[in-house]
Amino acid sequence: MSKPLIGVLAVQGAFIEHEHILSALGAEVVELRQAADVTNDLDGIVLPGGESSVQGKLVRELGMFEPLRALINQDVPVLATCAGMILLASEVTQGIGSGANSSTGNATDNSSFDAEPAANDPAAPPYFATIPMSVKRNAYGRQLGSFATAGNFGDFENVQMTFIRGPYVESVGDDVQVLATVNDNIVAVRYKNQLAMSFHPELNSDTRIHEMFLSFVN
Ligand SMILES: NC(=O)CC[C@H](N)C(=O)O
Repeated sequence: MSKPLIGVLAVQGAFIEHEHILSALGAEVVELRQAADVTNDLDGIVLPGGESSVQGKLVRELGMFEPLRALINQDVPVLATCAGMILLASEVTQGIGSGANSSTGNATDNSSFDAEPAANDPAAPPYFATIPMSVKRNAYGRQLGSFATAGNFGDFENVQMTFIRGPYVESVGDDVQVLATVNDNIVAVRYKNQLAMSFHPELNSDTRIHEMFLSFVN
């Protein structure tokens, strides 16, 4: 079988780390930077972490929004991490530390992982809205937003989970499978062809989640 071709959205955020893991696992990787990169040849799509409102805006401006949504709706497998999970949610709410009145915090400089969508911005959430779920951005606040833990992810035990100003899932619709929770909050789901999580599996050496994603790819 030829190598699966995985398109990694590469407009902003932590995309390189996904590319390294997928290449090491035997996939061919193409960076999605413009509309022409989004083709029917893609066997899978990765939506990386970063800043969801910047990504959402760029994806529209670069003409990738409709073709990407079409592929997702055609059941092309998707791996979405953190900001990527926000892009897939049918509803997005703002958590602690979001918004004009929020505290700015100073614990870490994770500015590329956090910004506020402008009111009435046509690029504001929801974005692809291909998973029926409500996701809360910056759900852990700015000061406590970055932490690491370990837990179960579906059948996988002891999965390292690195959170960087991550969201969590407040509620899920029918047929959305919950794969992981941390402190009773949902942090990973599967819905049909889409795997989405609040944390960053690409920042740890454990490749089980990427292997699971590749197992969805024909
Ligand atoms: N690590 C991340 O991807 C952070 C997500 C970011 N805080 C957002 O709301 O888009």
